[in-house]
Amino acid sequence: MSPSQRDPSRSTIAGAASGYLSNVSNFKIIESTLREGEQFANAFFTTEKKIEIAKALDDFGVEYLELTSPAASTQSYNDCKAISNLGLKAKILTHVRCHMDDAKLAVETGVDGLDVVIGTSSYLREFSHGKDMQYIIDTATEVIQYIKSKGLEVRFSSEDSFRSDIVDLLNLYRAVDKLGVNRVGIADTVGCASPDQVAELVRTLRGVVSCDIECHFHNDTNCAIANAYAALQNGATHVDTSVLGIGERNGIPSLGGFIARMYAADKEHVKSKYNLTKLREIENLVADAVGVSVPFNNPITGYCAFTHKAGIHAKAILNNPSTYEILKPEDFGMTRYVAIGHRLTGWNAVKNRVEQLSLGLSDSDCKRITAKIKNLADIRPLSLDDVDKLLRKYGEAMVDDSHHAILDSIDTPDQITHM
Ligand SMILES: CC(=O)SCCNC(=O)CCNC(=O)[C@H](O)C(C)(C)COP(=O)(O)OP(=O)(O)OC[C@H]1O[C@@H](n2cnc3c(N)ncnc32)[C@H](O)[C@@H]1OP(=O)(O)O
Ligand SMILES: O=C(O)CCC(=O)C(=O)O
Ligand SMILES: [Zn+2]
Repeated sequence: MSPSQRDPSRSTIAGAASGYLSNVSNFKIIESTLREGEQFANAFFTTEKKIEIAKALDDFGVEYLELTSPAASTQSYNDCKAISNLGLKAKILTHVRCHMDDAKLAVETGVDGLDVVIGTSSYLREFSHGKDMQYIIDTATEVIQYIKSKGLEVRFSSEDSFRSDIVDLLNLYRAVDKLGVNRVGIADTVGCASPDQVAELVRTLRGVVSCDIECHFHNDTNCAIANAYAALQNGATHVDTSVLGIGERNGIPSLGGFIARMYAADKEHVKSKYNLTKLREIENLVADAVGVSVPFNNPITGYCAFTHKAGIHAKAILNNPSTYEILKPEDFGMTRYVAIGHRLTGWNAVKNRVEQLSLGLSDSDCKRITAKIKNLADIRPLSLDDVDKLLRKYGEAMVDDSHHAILDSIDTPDQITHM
């Protein structure tokens, strides 16, 4: 069998099968733009904007939408009601403190489920709510039983899980699992965890509870998506995201970045569940609503996410995009671009442009023009328009054999611009 007939991913680290605990091909998204995202410094969502975002995320296909606690304000309460009444395919959750008053208010709004949370680290037990572990277990029991009695889905989560005592934590999860919660949650509230620590905690937890496991990771040290992936590989089932990663401080896994990660792991699974071409629209909607730009290096939708520049890359990409692309731009409604007006360009990329323009130049002509582009681009990069002008002039000048003279007469990029 020739190398080209072989499956190129076989026998590679990237192509290796995942472990027996892995849910990389079986996970659900809890989209928290309308909860964690509202905690982003710039965020203020009107009811209409929340509805627009909720509908867009529903169209995209996320399994859950998490909303701000109805205890936060009158409008938050009314918005929970309004979004619960939209009849979306996604299940609607609201996020509440481990307190009967909050749980009762939330149940009134018609949501499908409650995400209950309470801090378990010594920092939060001492400086936030001031309660000990026994009090937490007792209140959790009361709140969970109440929510279940109303027939709603319930998740119980420990805030700041990674700085909590592991014995306390597992006792608490064991107790709430016995009460029949749908999910337990672990939260890296301060963004301190690394993927190996996440793997260890989730694996341990997987051995202790029989319910699903949700995870929530903050991005203070830029590990949020890697941590979410490590959690799924080790038995977690649900991941919290927000559009563009907006949230408290610098937020949580971005929906788009997380989707990119999961697509790289199991493209067909991700394509079958989510309407990927909607991603750009949703990101623009949220960016606009909170007054930020989509970052230049955003996965998938960043302006250069599918731009190839260096000559070595450009040649291979033009032969087969898989050489330097793990994500197919067309799956996301995006397009690939090969930049050529710079000093890192190569003759293969220039030849490709010559062919696109049907100029019929030889390889040696392309090499000569490439050398000129490099000289000129040492002064400043050339726009595609300028490169095209140069190529066309050269092609036209071949008629009277003045093409070499034309190249020799150009010493600066400005001369082309003003041609
Ligand atoms: C890590 C996270 O992102 S968790 C989610 C964060 N989300 C929010 O905070 C939602 C928006 N918050 C709010 O609107 C308000 O903070 C409210 C309505 C929840 C509470 O407001 P207030 O009653 O004015 O209290 P305040 O915000 O000053 O302090 C928090 C209170 O909640 C208590 N508390 C904090 N966490 C929890 C918890 N998980 N479970 C139960 N009680 C808690 C604190 O002890 C404190 O109570 P206290 O007033 O008796 O001291
Ligand atoms: O409810 C949760 O699991 C997470 C709450 C939260 O936003 C956090 O801990 O950062
Ligand atoms: Zn958070």
